[in-house]
Amino acid sequence: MIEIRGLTKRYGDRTAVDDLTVTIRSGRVTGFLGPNGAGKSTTMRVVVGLDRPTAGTVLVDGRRYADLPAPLRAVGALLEARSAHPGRTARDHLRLLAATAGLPRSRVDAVLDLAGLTAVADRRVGVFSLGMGQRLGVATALLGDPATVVLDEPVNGLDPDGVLWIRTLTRRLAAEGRTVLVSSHLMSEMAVTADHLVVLGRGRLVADAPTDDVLRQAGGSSVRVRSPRAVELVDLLAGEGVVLDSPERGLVEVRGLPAAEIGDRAARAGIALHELTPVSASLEEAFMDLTRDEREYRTDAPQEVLA
Ligand SMILES: Nc1ncnc2c1ncn2[C@@H]1O[C@H](COP(=O)(O)OP(=O)(O)OP(=O)(O)O)[C@@H](O)[C@H]1O
Repeated sequence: MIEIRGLTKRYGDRTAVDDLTVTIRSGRVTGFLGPNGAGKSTTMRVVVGLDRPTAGTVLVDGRRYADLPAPLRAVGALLEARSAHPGRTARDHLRLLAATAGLPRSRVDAVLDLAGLTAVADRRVGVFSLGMGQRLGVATALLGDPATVVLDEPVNGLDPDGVLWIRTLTRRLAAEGRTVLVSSHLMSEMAVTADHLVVLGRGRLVADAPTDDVLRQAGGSSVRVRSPRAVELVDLLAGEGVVLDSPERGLVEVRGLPAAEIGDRAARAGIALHELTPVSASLEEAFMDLTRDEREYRTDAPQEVLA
């Protein structure tokens, strides 16, 4: 379990993490989401003792990282900045780390195998592809057979096979009762991998809930309606709690009314419908909705509501 209490991290006058309190529980995969610059990497660095909090505390299984008797056995991490010496082979890199941490050599073969790197274990890391480097990073994180695993963007640079490998691996680690915290920019991937989501926006907690709840709540579901009389339809459906959007001519997206109600009202008004489709929010949409006001960099133009 990772307990983050009132964590604030400032770099000069920039607040990367702002009074964050959240608990990452064991036995499930927690997806760590947030727009660029939200503070995910900073939080993860503090968890593994690479950065010191400006204020607040982070405990891993009840202890601060600095007080853990065998840190590599307690917490394994893949962080963006970590890299192996390019002139060393993957096996040598892992052996050196194992020796330094007092871990048995058998762990090296175990994690090479786990990461699918056995065949390339004696190649120099400098010639590794981005994906192989990521796999080596994950192997390194798991070297100490840690109870807590922190992976910052592990699918970055991985091909579909690698993405599936990370999904299966993180789910298995959680099923073994470990604490698994995984950050990603791929919302669709998190929707199928994570049981629980922690979402940050500008260093602050935006959501801490089961993935299913986040999907259900944020953005909610909408109904896609096509009609040759879309303009009249908008007038007909407008009202309190109803949000209408028309991304293209003849198409209306309706939030706040069920499909049956829309169909009934249209029928009563004699307006023909060519499509009436309930759409559940994707995690991508849920995420955009949650972090709409919290993004550091925005590229979205304001959407026009059909007049
Ligand atoms: N060493 C540092 N010195 C100064 N500012 C930093 C440092 N590390 C992070 N920051 C700033 O802190 C904020 C949070 O950064 P962080 O990398 O934690 O976000 P993130 O959510 O991991 O983003 P991304 O998804 O882009 O990796 C950003 O505004 C970043 O510029």
